Amino acid sequence: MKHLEKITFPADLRQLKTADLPQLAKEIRAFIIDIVAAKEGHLGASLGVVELTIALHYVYNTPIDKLIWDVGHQAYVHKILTGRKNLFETNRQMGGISGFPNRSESEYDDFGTGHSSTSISAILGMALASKIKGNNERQHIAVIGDASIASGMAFEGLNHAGVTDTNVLIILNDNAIGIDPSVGALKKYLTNVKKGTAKEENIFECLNFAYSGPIDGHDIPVLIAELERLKTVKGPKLLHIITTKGKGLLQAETDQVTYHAPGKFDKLTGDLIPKPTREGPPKYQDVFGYSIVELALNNKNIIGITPAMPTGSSLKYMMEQIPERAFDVGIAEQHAVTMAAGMAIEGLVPFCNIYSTFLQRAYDQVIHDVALQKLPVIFCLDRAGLVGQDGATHHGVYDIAYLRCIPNMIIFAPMNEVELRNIMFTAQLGLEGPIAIRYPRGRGVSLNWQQPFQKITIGTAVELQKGTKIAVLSLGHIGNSVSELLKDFDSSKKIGHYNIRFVKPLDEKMLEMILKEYEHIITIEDGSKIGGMGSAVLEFANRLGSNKKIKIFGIDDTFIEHGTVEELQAMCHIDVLSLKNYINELY
Ligand SMILES: Cc1ncc(C[n+]2csc(CCOP(=O)(O)OP(=O)(O)O)c2C)c(N)n1
Ligand SMILES: CC(=O)[C@@H](O)[C@H](O)COP(=O)(O)O
Ligand SMILES: [Mg+2]
Repeated sequence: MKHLEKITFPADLRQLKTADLPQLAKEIRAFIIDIVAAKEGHLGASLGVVELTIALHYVYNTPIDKLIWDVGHQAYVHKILTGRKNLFETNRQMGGISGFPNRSESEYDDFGTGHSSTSISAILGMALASKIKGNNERQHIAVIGDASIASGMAFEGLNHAGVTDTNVLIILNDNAIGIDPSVGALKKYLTNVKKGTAKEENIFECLNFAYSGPIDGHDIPVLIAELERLKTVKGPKLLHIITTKGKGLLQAETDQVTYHAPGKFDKLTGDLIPKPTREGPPKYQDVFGYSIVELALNNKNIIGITPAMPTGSSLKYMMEQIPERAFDVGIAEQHAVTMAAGMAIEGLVPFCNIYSTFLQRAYDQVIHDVALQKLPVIFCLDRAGLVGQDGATHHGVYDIAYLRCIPNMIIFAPMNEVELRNIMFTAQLGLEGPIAIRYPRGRGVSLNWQQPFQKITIGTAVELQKGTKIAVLSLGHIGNSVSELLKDFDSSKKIGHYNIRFVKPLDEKMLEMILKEYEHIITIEDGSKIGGMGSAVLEFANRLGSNKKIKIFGIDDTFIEHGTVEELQAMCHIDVLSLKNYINELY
């Protein structure tokens, strides 16, 4: 690490000779591989931009010049070169640095990212601000991937930037893959550009950008020369670079999907380190993936839709088996929702699988295109609740609050795999409006999950244990921890446990009984307290004129950073211990 050890900030990097930079690139790759192999995180994207990041900080006067990393999962090199080399081993851990650029972490992180396709709008905002303030010297750069630039929001930014005379440089980092292979007509176009077979007019030139490339994004001298040239070109510019995701680690280059975020691996061989084998329950994702195939084989109207997450959501099983009815639409959550609306109008049964956090981007489409028109779109909200190391940008903790206020919307959270399957079965039988089914990242609880489908009556909760004094009302998977905890309490049957499962419509009959019969009511959920299930229960109790004390366990009015799910649950006091302590006070 003869060069890297001398670098703390970009000013140190700028002391190196250009000829030393390829060696520095090697050292940075080894450094990232060494740490990510043990600590986990996003790998392939950062390995692909080592040379680009070095060149950018070498040529530009960061942090005076502004630099935004779209999505931000590829910013590890940037972090290492901007004062966080010694903190890098804390990446994504509780109390450690974030896996994404974060303005509160460094003056070099010009914009917080995590959700894709925001970089062009953000950098344009900064470039326009420079103009308005009369600063004509500052440079403004956004780096965006080939999958992220295909999103609607990126196009909105390009469309505007093209008619400004701002000093913006968009670097299109084209590695021909997102998490899964990139899709769509733009991907085909970019492939043609690289092969030299594209139609004569260049799409970016047509949008009024000075286009250059494609150039080799791993050739540092070429990159530096082009960036130096572009510094002198006025107006909006787009530089198209070609890189290899996972560059420098054979397995990561070969199996780019797995090595996007591979978990632990052997830093020398690159081989994945298998998780300790434990015959365990399946992941909710796989239950979704297998069940939609099972249902779709019987119901020819079923469609599967994912915006760019076929592997993460397990919709890939349907894409493999029934490709004509399963669509990866790219990073296009808004389009996914409205396309599902169109299909529902035609009598199809669309299952639109979107991570809870990413559905935030399609909020208006959920209201205006789906709910207002009472269309039976089935939203499967994956990664609901606290997701762990991805942190504040990715926790799926707002969905209940933002969906509950929408008329016509049914909201369901399965407590286990069987409930997930049964609600999917129920939903495809036909509903009069949309339903959102929210479930967490990771494993469920049932080994015997592949049971025959059974219809669930909409708006019914389940009494899991009858009690006399304290009622615990849980929503979704967290209810399993409650069940476990209640085994610790004596058999006097003071505590009742209810699986609420439908946040909307609530099981009012059951709630009325609970409010009447119990002295204390506790609600627990892995979502925001404001507007969540507990709130719904409080509102109902108020309508009923009940004066029972209702204690809400949920996530406070603050953003939750990164850590393991267990650490974060404890921090948010929605863990077993916090609940136990509270029950002990009442007992
Ligand atoms: C709005 C949104 N949808 C989905 C994702 C999940 N996601 C993270 S990275 C990624 C692929 C990005 O691909 P690309 O822009 O080509 O960058 P690369 O990983 O190839 O560097 C996706 C779909 C996200 N972060 N934000
Ligand atoms: C950067 C990004 O948004 C994705 O890579 C995300 O981290 C995937 O999350 P899962 O690992 O839960 O699929
Ligand atoms: Mg890409």
